[in-house]
Amino acid sequence: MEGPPVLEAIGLTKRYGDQIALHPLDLCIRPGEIYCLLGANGAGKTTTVNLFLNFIAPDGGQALVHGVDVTREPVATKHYLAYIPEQVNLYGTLTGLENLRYFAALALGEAPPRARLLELMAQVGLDASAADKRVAAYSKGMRQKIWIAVALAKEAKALLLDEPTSGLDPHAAADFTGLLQQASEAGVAILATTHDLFHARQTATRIGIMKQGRLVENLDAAQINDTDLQALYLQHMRGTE
Ligand SMILES: Nc1ncnc2c1ncn2[C@@H]1O[C@H](COP(=O)(O)OP(=O)(O)OP(=O)(O)O)[C@@H](O)[C@H]1O
Repeated sequence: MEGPPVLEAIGLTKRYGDQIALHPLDLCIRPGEIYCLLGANGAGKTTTVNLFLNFIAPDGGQALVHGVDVTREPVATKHYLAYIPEQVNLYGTLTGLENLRYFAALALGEAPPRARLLELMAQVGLDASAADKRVAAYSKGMRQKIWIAVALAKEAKALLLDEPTSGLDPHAAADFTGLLQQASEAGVAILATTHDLFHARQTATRIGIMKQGRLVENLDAAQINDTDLQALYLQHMRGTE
């Protein structure tokens, strides 16, 4: 992919007491790349995402977003980022449109007009009837779409996702993959953690495998098939349980 890195880790390290959650990590994700991070529970995937979000402070190295260090300029880097957590939090008593208006206003400093909000909803596949429905009645896939719409509204350069397909049925997962691909085509750099090898292979341009806080594979998704990816993954995980 072309362009300077949008997400870059340089010797990025995190420890909790004596335990190293992330050994020095070097990673570079450019515009339009979809990078899926695989690994067993506790491998360091969420730690990596949380360091880019500046939710936790590194013990060494740097996390850069669009060339800016997240610990030195947290407000500037937040402006470039959109984040979709595994538990997609929205206000259940508000409608989809009201949630989008609220979160887009927080990101932009002012609420976009209704017509723009409806346009954003349509872009992520939520029609006018969904827009006026309370979010308490939304599926997880629909709630994720609101956050994608927020990312579109703020013209985020990077999208970070934790376990985006967990709890989605195959149709909703495929639908969501389509949205990630659209964002990637628009030049957004995407970093997603997942346990879903099949989804990673289908969606990613690159796949990283983490093991005990280290990135042990950094693969071109086009160069590996499902069977070989599964075999490689299991080979790395063997003996770590
Ligand atoms: N707040 C914390 N305090 C202490 N240890 C932590 C903390 N957060 C994470 N860890 C440890 O850091 C390591 C990496 O955890 P992390 O959550 O990044 O793994 P993960 O790959 O995202 O796992 P999962 O697939 O279960 O989400 C684990 O050993 C975990 O126990």
